[in-house]
Amino acid sequence: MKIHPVPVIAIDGPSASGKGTIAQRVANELNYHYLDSGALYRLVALKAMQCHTDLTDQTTLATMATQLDVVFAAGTVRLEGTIVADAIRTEQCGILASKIAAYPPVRDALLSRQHAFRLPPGLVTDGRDMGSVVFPDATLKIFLTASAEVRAERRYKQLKEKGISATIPDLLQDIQKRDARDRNRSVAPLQQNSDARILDTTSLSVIQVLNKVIAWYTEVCASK
Ligand SMILES: Nc1ncnc2c1ncn2[C@@H]1O[C@H](COP(=O)(O)OP(=O)(O)OP(=O)(O)O)[C@@H](O)[C@H]1O
Ligand SMILES: Nc1ccn([C@H]2C[C@H](O)[C@@H](COP(=O)(O)O)O2)c(=O)n1
Repeated sequence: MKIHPVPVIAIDGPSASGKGTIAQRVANELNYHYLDSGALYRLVALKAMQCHTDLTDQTTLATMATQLDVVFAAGTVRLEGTIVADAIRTEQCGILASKIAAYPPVRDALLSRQHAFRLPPGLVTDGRDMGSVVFPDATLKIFLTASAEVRAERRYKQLKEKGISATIPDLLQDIQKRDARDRNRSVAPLQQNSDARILDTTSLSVIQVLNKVIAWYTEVCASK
């Protein structure tokens, strides 16, 4: 098999496990590019909501995904020129993204967009199928997880800091429903693959998780 010259660190895991926070920090540390693949599904969901699209129409949603006018730059994301960084972060958008992510044509439509982020000197990416489907040859694959209860608490604090009201029981229910949908779909389900290292962050701080990922990557690179 031809070895791709650009290394990838793939971090997959359930909702609110800290994937985005850790992937971004690792990318900064290594000066690598960063891809938040969930944002792409959220952008399709947002566009579909804006256009009142029939959410069961897989063909239209896939066309939307192909034609999406998106720019990730300067720490923000623009859809058709408008900053939508906060709009795509709502629970409603996350739930809808999880629903449309179960459609194979939508996933296929987003594949080449994700591959385009693999640029020198390297890529750190997070999602549900980064190591299993999108970058199966990733240098390091991590399955990042935490208990659903701790994830709901982290999400609660995150929303509170943004001035968004929510309750922990409601968030826990949303997380459990989203986990079930993302794990049980027929295409590219969220799963712990045997070639991924499992990192349970339930009782770890962000810094402890970051250090562990960097240590693993250093170890993998040294063994090559
Ligand atoms: N190890 C940790 N300890 C404490 N808080 C954490 C830890 N990791 C992440 N967090 C916090 O948890 C919240 C959720 O993290 P983040 O948004 O990175 O999760 P995610 O897995 O990317 O979520 P989603 O899949 O829904 O996008 C953030 O406020 C983040 O700062
Ligand atoms: N690689 C990916 C990334 C995301 N999704 C889906 C499933 C998630 O529930 C939803 C939102 O993602 P998040 O921003 O919470 O990481 O998008 C997926 O199926 N595959």
